[in-house]
Amino acid sequence: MSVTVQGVSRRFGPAQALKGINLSTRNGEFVALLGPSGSGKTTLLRILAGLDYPDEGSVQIGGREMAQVPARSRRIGFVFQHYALFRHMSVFENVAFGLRVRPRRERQSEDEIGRRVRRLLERMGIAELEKRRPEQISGGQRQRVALARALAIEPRVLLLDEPFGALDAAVRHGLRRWLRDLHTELGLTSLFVTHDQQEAMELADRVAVMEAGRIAQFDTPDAVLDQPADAFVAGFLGQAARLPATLRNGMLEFAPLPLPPLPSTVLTCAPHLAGPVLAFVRAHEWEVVEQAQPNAVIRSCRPDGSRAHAEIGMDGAVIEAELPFPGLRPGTACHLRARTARVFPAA
Ligand SMILES: Nc1ncnc2c1ncn2[C@@H]1O[C@H](COP(=O)(O)OP(=O)(O)OP(=O)(O)O)[C@@H](O)[C@H]1O
Repeated sequence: MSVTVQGVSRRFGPAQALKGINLSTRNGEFVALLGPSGSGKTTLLRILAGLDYPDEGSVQIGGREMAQVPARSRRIGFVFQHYALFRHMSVFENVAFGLRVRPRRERQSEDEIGRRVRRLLERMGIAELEKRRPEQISGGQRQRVALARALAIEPRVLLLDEPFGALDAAVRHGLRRWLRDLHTELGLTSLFVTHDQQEAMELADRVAVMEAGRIAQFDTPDAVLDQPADAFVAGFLGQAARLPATLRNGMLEFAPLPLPPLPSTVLTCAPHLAGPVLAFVRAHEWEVVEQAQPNAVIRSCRPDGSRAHAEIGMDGAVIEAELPFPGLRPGTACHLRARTARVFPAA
């Protein structure tokens, strides 16, 4: 099912949580909502689920206006990090819950409910946990139960709010892939909130980058990284250094930092731009050149396969660089330069 959000705004007292959001997903798409704390991700998800309402604007699911449709009739499954399982119920009862609270005309017999719950638990790889209570299973297993509960109603759209936020990295990684496969297999349209850039880039077909109640950019993972729409996206994603600079006579000058200037032909920027600007250089866009006048000092260098993550000090600033060789010693003077930069108007 497609999800379309048009001009949605939501205010909580003085806080404008959403400012005229427009977002249109395709059927079967996996969309990540990525943004800093307080940017409105959860509010948008709650409005889609029917747990909250917009002050202005509309939400359509599968082309149908949702304003008058209550949460339980929207056929939306949701898994929220804090939407805990019912502690007094077994795994089986937790998953069956959504089916038992359905509107009467859609409700199934106990036999049918039993069959469906067991099928789901098997699909989730947790059939043997059926009789346990939430406190008797691991965090990863609990999230699988939460997902099974969300999927029991055969949702058209799945909403996930930091579903793996509380889990350790290894479990999180495994569940991520599993969720992606499940999404494809069930032909769902899914929207998930995450703080984790890598998670968004790995899972999503498209990423909506949110800032202060607006969507700064909605595009594929490659596009938001390589062609950021504005200075916020450029600085938020992909470990970019944010440097004040000046565009003058076809060159980008980094003063006060002693970095060599770059010709504008190697830059990504709007053609009319000139004067004071903000330049963003991603970690892998730096290079260290031997046999040149030193302008920086290696502060630390951590090998990672054939590459190295280095912290490089320059006039009190620290630049994170991903370099192709691991053999740099802390304290070594070096000549650092950017190969390219993304340039935006200074705020
Ligand atoms: N029920 C509420 N009452 C008052 N303010 C709220 C309420 N819900 C959200 N807000 C405010 O709206 C803004 C957006 O909150 P929201 O939870 O949607 O952000 P978020 O991007 O999901 O943040 P996080 O990543 O920290 O969960 C914040 O300023 C928040 O304080």
